Amino acid sequence: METDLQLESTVWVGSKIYRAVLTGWQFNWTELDKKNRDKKTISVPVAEVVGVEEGRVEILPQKLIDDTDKVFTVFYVKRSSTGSSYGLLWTLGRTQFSVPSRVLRDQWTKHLRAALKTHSPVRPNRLLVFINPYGGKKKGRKIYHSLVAPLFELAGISCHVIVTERANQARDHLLKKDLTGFDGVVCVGGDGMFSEILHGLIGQTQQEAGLCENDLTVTLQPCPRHIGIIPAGSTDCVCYATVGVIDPVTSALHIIIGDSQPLDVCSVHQASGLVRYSVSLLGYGFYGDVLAESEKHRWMGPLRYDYSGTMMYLSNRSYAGIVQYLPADPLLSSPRDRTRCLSGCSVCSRSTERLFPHSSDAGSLYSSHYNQFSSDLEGEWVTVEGRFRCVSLTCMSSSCPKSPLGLSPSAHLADGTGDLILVWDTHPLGFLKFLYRHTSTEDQFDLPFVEVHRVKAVRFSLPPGKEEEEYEEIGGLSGGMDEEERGYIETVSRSGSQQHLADRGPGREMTNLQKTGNPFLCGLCCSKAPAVSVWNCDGEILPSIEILSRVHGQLVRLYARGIEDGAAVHCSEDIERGCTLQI
Ligand SMILES: CCCCCCCCCCCCC/C=C/[C@@H](O)[C@H](CO)NC(=O)CCCCCCCCCCCCCCC
Ligand SMILES: Nc1ncnc2c1ncn2[C@@H]1O[C@H](COP(=O)(O)OP(=O)(O)OP(=O)(O)O)[C@@H](O)[C@H]1O
Ligand SMILES: [Ca+2]
Repeated sequence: METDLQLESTVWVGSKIYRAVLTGWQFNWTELDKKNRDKKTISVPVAEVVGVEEGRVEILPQKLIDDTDKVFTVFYVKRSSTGSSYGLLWTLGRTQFSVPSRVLRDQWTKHLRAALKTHSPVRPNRLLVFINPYGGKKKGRKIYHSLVAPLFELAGISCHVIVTERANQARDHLLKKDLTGFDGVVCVGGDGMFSEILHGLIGQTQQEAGLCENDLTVTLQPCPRHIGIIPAGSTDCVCYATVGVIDPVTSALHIIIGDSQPLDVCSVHQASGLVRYSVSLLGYGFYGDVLAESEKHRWMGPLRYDYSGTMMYLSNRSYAGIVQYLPADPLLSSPRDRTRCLSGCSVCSRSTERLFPHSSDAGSLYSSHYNQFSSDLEGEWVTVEGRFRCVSLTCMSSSCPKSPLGLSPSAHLADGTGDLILVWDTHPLGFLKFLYRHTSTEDQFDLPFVEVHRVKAVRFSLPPGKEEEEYEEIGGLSGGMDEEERGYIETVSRSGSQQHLADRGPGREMTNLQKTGNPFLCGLCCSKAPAVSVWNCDGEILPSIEILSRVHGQLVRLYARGIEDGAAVHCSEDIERGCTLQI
């Protein structure tokens, strides 16, 4: 039987006989027994077919073609559970079909390719690829050329590949060069490389739209080009939180089939204008200190975060601050509702309608007219003041291998809000409990010194006088100094000497600061700690402390679909069937 997008015939897979059917959006083949009765059906959505080739074809590790003229090979997405992470691993499924004639083989390849074109209009044809050769374990080039490029070639995607030679090259390229003809931009690297692409694409889109990024009140234009992430970094938090696994082949397959996951982005401003954008972590206090400390130990590789985390934990810091936030509508969702943002999330879908009320579909989001000035900053601000272990804002769960459910397990990727986590100063064991709960399913917000709020914007400022201080006295792990020692403890003006005053006393032992020049280590040996921390903005230290951050709902789109919940799937069956998940 043959119509425009439908075809049905007998086929052989190996020595077994099947009835293969293409019904526009689904391709399936059913094993027949000797009496022509149906046995098992394998079903693949056309949207998840990667490519169709004449003959017997192998792709990975390298392409091998045996052009048998009555055979065609179909490549498609196949799923398996990872065991360790929440999401599902995708691999390239491959089935070789034999048919009675070459004419029928040609009909099958023609129809399958036509179905692919009709049902997958969102697939990329041309991509701009940036490889950071120094990211993570420095395997970016190898990962791309051995695992990803052959898949793109199979899918007929043409790529312009740039191996970067310096930091910010990818960002600058996107800001300066004409991107016409490219459907998306792919980064091969870690969160830092993703951040470059994010800044380049957002900046380029606002330039083209004539919008001023420095103006906090402006509604930014969503980026028309998708971002693909091939994970090859030390921390691949954005990939993990949007795909559920860190696996280059899985990510390449999401790119090929043109999956689309909108993502909220925070813009971070200081008085003079935009500082940076953030998606995963805007953190003051502990996470800022960990990052600042880790920069000095880059040679340790990814382990530097564990080392610095331990050092900063032992330093026992807390910081004074004033946090103001604009709560999101509590009727829409809550950071304590114990739900998770999974593939096809209904909270995010409803947000699309709320954020883009005049668009009937995602494609028209970019051509619709916006109110240039947003009403998102209107509402009742709440103010809290005190000492905090950390103040963190995240637009998404920020799940990562260190914390499989993330900083805020019920946060949403694309709901136009962020979660503000306030950890008040507390006993060291309490803070350890808070940190430790990130590694399990125990609720890290169910602690008396922790608050979480779903917000649209956050402002952070220092209490009057604090902006003048660099160091202050702490009780901490090294408390209990006598009066004589206290005499040496003063605060130092930010504009004054960087030297720790306790180091100036006569006949005093060398402190860690003197030995290492590192003010962060002082908390281990004496009662001095910096009065202020720094902001960690997706792995970059911000130049300012007093900031205002605002969430821009669905500002960018990734080639991803959110986390497919392995627990909701009968995996063995799905591995065989390679079918879409019903969550
Ligand atoms: C007791 C075990 C506690 C484990 C606690 C794990 C919490 C992990 C939360 C990770 C959140 C990552 C958010 C994503 C941030 C990225 O945009 C950014 C750029 O890649 N990464 C970092 O800034 C890198 C930030 C890395 C932060 C790592 C913190 C490690 C803490 C270790 C504390 C050990 C205490 C031991 C006491 C004896
Ligand atoms: N050719 C290059 N040389 C040096 N730095 C580069 C180059 N290309 C990109 N970078 C920078 O390297 C930084 C880290 O890259 P990436 O995120 O890919 O790896 P990573 O190992 O996960 O990073 P991090 O160590 O910061 O977690 C990025 O901020 C990026 O700007
Ligand atoms: Ca969000």
